[in-house]
Amino acid sequence: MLHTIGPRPLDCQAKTGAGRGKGGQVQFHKYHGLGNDYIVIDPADAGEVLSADQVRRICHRNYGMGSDGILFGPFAGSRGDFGLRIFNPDGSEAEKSGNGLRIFARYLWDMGLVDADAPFAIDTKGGVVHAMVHGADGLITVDMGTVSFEAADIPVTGITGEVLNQPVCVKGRDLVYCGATIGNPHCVVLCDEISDQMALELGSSLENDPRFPNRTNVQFMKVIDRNTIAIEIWERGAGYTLASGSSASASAAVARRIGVCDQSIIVHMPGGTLDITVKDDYSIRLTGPAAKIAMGTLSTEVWSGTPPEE
Ligand SMILES: N[C@H](CCC[C@H](N)C(=O)O)C(=O)O
Repeated sequence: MLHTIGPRPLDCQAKTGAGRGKGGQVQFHKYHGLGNDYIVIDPADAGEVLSADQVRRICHRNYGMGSDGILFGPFAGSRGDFGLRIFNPDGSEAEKSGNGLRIFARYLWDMGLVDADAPFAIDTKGGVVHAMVHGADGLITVDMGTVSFEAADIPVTGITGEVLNQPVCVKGRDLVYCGATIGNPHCVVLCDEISDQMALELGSSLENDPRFPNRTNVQFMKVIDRNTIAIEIWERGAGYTLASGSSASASAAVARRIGVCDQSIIVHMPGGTLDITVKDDYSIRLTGPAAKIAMGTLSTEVWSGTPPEE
């Protein structure tokens, strides 16, 4: 399906710079990448960086706007064209987000800050990445960086060297996993069959397993053929999500590393598919859509009242 993004929306005019200090209201723009939704908040509008409590309140599905995370940017990047900070709905900060980066690229295009078919850099906690909005079909390509399987990089404790085909027992289930990082940590469980139930039942235990000092994102991966995999996802700091770009990147890199897939891999997720290319050095290029949901003003009441249960 063509994802035509059409003419730049009229509602995306230049920022007014009305920060939270002026009337206490904050503008937001909400998008999703294959059902993995994010709220974009511009620092020029919000003033200071959001606290973990404020992130939790905004992302809460009942007491707030509801979101799988917050994209706080653009900053004047110290290493790239646009600085970006990525927050999970539990208030923790993530090094990278593949769906988040496509959404942020789309937001920058909507705001007239980048042109179609012109690559630009985004500076994240997990390193500088390069993105481009395709004018013809509205898809977005992100060069996500290079995957490492080294225990010290992920990190994973108790192992030296690459984390490949390692045993782990979770709730009495003997599993085999590979570890990977693309700036954020991933635990890719190798499965003959996958289900959302598996992610919901085992995801949190793996996310918080002590062998992952920084916690981890979790994928349950089924290899379909040498160019196709399917994953179910449990995200660090977010729980079950319908899609995850960094999870797709890590899973595809693992499939390539253990020799069961070639370089071009279609990754199926409950929310849709991403095209992943795993290069010889395990650098990753992903391409997929980003769709706009809404824009508006957050009420100041989001910042007060009874905090949502963590
Ligand atoms: N929860 C992830 C960040 C978001 C990843 C996901 N939404 C994506 O699209 O890559 C983490 O703490 O590393």
